[in-house]
Amino acid sequence: MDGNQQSSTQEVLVLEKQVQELSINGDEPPPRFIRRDKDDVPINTSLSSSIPIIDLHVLSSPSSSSEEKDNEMEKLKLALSTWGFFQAIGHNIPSSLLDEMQRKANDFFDLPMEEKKKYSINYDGKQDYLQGYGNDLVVSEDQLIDWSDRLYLLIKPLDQREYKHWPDNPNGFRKIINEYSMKTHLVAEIVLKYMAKSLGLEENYFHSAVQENAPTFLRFNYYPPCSRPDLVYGVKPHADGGAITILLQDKEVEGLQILKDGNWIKVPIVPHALLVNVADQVEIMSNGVFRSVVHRVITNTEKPRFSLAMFYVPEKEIDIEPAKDLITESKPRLFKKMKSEEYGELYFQSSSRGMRGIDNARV
Ligand SMILES: O=C(O)CCC(=O)C(=O)O
Ligand SMILES: [Fe+2]
Repeated sequence: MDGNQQSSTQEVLVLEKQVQELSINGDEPPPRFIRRDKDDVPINTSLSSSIPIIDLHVLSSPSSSSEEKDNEMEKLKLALSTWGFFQAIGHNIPSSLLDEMQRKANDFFDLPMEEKKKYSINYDGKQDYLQGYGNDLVVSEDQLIDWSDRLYLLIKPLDQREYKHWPDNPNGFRKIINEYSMKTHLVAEIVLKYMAKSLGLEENYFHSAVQENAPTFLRFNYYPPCSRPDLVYGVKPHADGGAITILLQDKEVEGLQILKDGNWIKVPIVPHALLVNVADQVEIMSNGVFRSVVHRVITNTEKPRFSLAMFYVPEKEIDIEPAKDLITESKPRLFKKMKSEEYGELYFQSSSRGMRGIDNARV
C-alpha cells in the first residue's frame, strides 16, 4: 500500500524474516517474492532525461517576474498532465540536510537486526496507519511481496505520532526526521498551491492535503541487493493513493521506473532534487488532468538502495471529487464523489486484489 497505509480493517500477516536477512548469502529469492507477471513492457532508456525539472524558487520568489512565474507554472501543468512526475529544484532544503538524512537512514538499516527490531511495527490492527520497522504490508498468503525493508512513521496528525517507533539510533535520527518533515511540508504547500493555480482553480483547492489534521505518512524504503533482480520487484507496479508524494531518492543508486506511453522509463538521479508525483486523489480532484502514474522499483545485485517517500493525504472527512470548473461538455466528470477516507479503503481493497483504486472510482 502506498500513501494510504490503513491497516485497521485488514488482518496483517507477519513475515519471519526481513529482506535484508534473506539477502545476506546471495541465495535465490523465496517463492513469495517471485514476480508472476509477464513483464513484456519495454524499458525505454532514451526518454529518461526528459523527466521535467521545475524550479520552485522561480514559482515562489517575490523576485521572479510574473512572466517567469507563468512560464514555470505552464511547465508544471504540462509535467503533471503528461508525466505525473517532476524533479523539484529550488526547494530551499539545504543539500547538507538531504545528505544527512540519507546517511542516517543508511546507518539505521546497517544496525544489527535486534536493534532495529526494537522499533518493529505492532501488527495489532489497532492503528489506522502502520508505524515502525517491518516489511511490505502483507495481507494474504498468496500476495507477491516486495524486495524491501521499511520504516514507516506517521508524521501528522501530531497527536497520533507513536514515538516508540521513532528510532533514536543512530544518534540524531529523530531530530533530522522532524526537521526534514517540517521542510518538506513547506515544499508540499508551495507545490499544491501552484498546481491549483496552474489549473485556474482557487489557490487553496488542494490544501486539504496539508491542513492540520491531514495525514502525512513517511516511509523509508531500503532495498537490499538481490541475487536475481530480474525475478523480484523492489516495489511492485503501483500508483500512490494520497494527494501528492515527495520522494528523496538515493544519491547513487537508481531503481525507480515510471510507466509512460507503454514504456518503463528509468528515473535518473538529479542530485539534491526532490521527486514529486501526483497521487490518485489529485487525479480525481483535477478530473483526470493531472495524472497519477504507475511506477515500480527494480533492485540490483550489488548495492543496496535507499529512498524516502513522504505521502500527503487529504483530511479523512474531505469530499474528493472533480473540481466543478474542470468539468465541461467536452470533458465530462470522470470520477465519483467520496470522502478521502472512503477512497483510502477503496484503494486498499483494490490493491490487495491486484487492481487500481482509481479505476473503481470512475463514474
Ligand atoms: O523507492 C522509490 O524510488 C519509490 C518508492 C515508491 O514508489 C513508494 O514508496 O511509493
Ligand atoms: Fe510509490
